[in-house]
Amino acid sequence: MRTFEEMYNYVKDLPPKTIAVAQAADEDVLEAIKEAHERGIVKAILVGDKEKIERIASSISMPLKYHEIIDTKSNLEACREAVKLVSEDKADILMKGLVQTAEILRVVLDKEIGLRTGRTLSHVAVFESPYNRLILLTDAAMNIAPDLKVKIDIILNAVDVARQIGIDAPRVAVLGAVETVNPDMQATLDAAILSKMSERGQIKGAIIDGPLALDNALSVEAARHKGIISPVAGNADILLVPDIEAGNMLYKAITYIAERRIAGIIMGAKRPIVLTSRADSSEAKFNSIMLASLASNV
Ligand SMILES: CCCC(=O)SCCNC(=O)CCNC(=O)[C@H](O)C(C)(C)COP(=O)(O)OP(=O)(O)OC[C@H]1O[C@@H](n2cnc3c(N)ncnc32)[C@H](O)[C@@H]1OP(=O)(O)O
Repeated sequence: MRTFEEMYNYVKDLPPKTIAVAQAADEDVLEAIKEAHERGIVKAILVGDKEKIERIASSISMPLKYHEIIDTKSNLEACREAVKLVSEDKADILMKGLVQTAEILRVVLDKEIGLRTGRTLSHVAVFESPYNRLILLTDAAMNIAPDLKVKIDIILNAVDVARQIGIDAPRVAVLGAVETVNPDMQATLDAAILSKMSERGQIKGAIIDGPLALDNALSVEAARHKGIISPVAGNADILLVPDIEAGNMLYKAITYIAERRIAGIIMGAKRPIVLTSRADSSEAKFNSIMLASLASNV
């Protein structure tokens, strides 16, 4: 797939999913749900402040008769009710509404009602690139400072998503500030180990190489200019960032500077979780719902 339009052409033929939205009282969230419902992708259980949900829905001419509303009095209660709907198999997808990321993720990780599976949970973003293909970015939102073991899990979650968008053997660029190993830069040491593990078949399903700087990960020209011989350089499908700061800034640069379309979900939980920034557009939220619908196949 090269674009979100192409993703829609695939997702529209999947059976519609039920999505539980934690604090749905937000215009962009409801716009995204409205569009996803009109296009046959989901029906929703809207958890949150009922009065506000009804007021916003009316202001955007969104019929609520197709969806269920569960009234809650606080964001925490909304997160708990929405997560419970997914853990009790009453919903196929969880969506973060107008709540903080850490707040919903803490409930997702709750041992009693949460969505743990024993796997590492991580964020996978997908964006339209100027290279005529969808590219994945991970982890911009959940794991703060992943160590080597967690980075392997983060790669594997992204590989699952890559397969769903038609990339069977994704090329993973382990990003750093430079493309040579510098013992003072932990990101480059981890990148070298991940590359060797990939080369020796210890991590399967992807071709991993690094350290690569962002320019030579994505641009064949930049890689050639720097004389980098690599199976990934210039053609990366997945960008693995060293930590949440790098990932989050890259995610926001993609949307606010490059103005590219983007989607984001959490993988590794019992079900996919739509997780965008509260400030992301309704289009980004809609694209994320599509991506979560696709990722439900994993
Ligand atoms: C990209 C657009 C969207 C955004 O901009 S999002 C904004 C930036 N993101 C954030 O602010 C969230 C960053 N992450 C966090 O705040 C925290 O890591 C998070 C997710 C809230 C968890 O923190 P805490 O509640 O302090 O958890 P903790 O580290 O003490 O661990 C508690 C238990 O949970 C487990 N856990 C934590 N992260 C996990 C993971 N990724 N996968 C699987 N399990 C995980 C952890 O092992 C621990 O388990 P146990 O209780 O020891 O059994």
